[in-house]
Amino acid sequence: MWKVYGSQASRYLEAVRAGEDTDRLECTSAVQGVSFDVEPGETFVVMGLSGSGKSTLVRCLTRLVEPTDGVVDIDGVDVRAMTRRQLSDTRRKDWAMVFQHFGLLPHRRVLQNVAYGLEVGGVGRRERESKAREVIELVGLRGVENKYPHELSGGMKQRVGLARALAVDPRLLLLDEPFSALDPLIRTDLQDQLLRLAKIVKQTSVFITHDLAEALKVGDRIAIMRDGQFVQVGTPEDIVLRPKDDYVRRFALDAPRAKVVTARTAATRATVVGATETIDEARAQLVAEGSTSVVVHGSTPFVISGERLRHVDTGRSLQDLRDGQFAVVSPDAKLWDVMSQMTSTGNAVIVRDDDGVIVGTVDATAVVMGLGVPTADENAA
Ligand SMILES: Nc1ncnc2c1ncn2[C@@H]1O[C@H](COP(=O)(O)OP(=O)(O)OP(=O)(O)O)[C@@H](O)[C@H]1O
Repeated sequence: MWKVYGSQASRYLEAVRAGEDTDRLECTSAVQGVSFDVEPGETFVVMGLSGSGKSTLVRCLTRLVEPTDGVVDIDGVDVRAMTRRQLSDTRRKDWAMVFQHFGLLPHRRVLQNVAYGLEVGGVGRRERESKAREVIELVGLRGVENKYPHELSGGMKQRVGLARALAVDPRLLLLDEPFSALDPLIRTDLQDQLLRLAKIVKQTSVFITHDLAEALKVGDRIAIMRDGQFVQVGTPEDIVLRPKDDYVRRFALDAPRAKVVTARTAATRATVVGATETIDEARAQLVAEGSTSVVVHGSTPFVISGERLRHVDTGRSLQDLRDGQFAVVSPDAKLWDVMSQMTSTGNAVIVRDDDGVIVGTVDATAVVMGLGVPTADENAA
């Protein structure tokens, strides 16, 4: 997609395509050949500094700004081919937008603000108020249904904005810096709320922000935008661990790695044995696989280090070697949560997926590596 502002926009685009000089044309090229897909249920974040073109890009999706060129396909419908009528119907029923400055109707109470989209869509009073109450509950606003916007704090106003958007069960939710005007604590609170909602509602969203920490927290995938182009598109881990160039690397340096890196990435492969196997069998398997520890599988799995296994008396059973508690986490758990489990058990953590497959273990060394903390050798160098 392209969006060029200025009366000579088409000329500008032709010149770009012909490889000609564009200096003499008075245009601003806000979005330059950006292309991306958003999966159903995904939160896709567009992150960039002021002026990078994120607002223009997102407005082009619903034609609040008309793209200069390109294709927008939402749910298999060619948005650029829609008539004005189809566009306004779809904007009302299928797409919702949350802005930084709330945009609430000042003379309507919270309940009526939240029900507004349904009212415009012709939904009867009883039905729309019942739906509005449901969403108000969902965003944690029960009790303020009858208040007016001026009686609410900024954080509450934005919850109302979110509730109003969600009330229409939008197929696509667009959020343009929704939390940027809020205090840090309230902002964190609303990010948590959004994450919780995203899980419950499985909402497909495009979220704009200039804050990488926010992008890493709420995004399933993130596009880093600069000068109207995507520099990199990837998961939070891709951005932090595999930045594509120095621009992304500079942002990623300050990223809270413990809240981004997953147990799946940090895990060390372990040899998995059944609880009925003998110590000799477990040892042989450990050596054959070249791992450093063994996970004894079962309803309460546990870890034995390779070092210990090598030195124990073969006459004992594997069960005798259980030493303490072992937490089990999902591969998607962040190191932050893994560390908290390690602290409470004092042991390595077992990483097991939803199908019961052991992915590996995370011990203190794996955490340090995952956090990218330089080793003593690296420090000395
Ligand atoms: N209506 C307009 N007419 C002309 N130029 C515009 C218009 N809107 C935006 N621009 C320009 O397009 C470029 C991208 O602006 P845009 O607002 O999309 O960026 P942004 O990343 O959303 O920035 P911000 O976070 O400050 O809103 C900027 O150079 C801006 O000055």
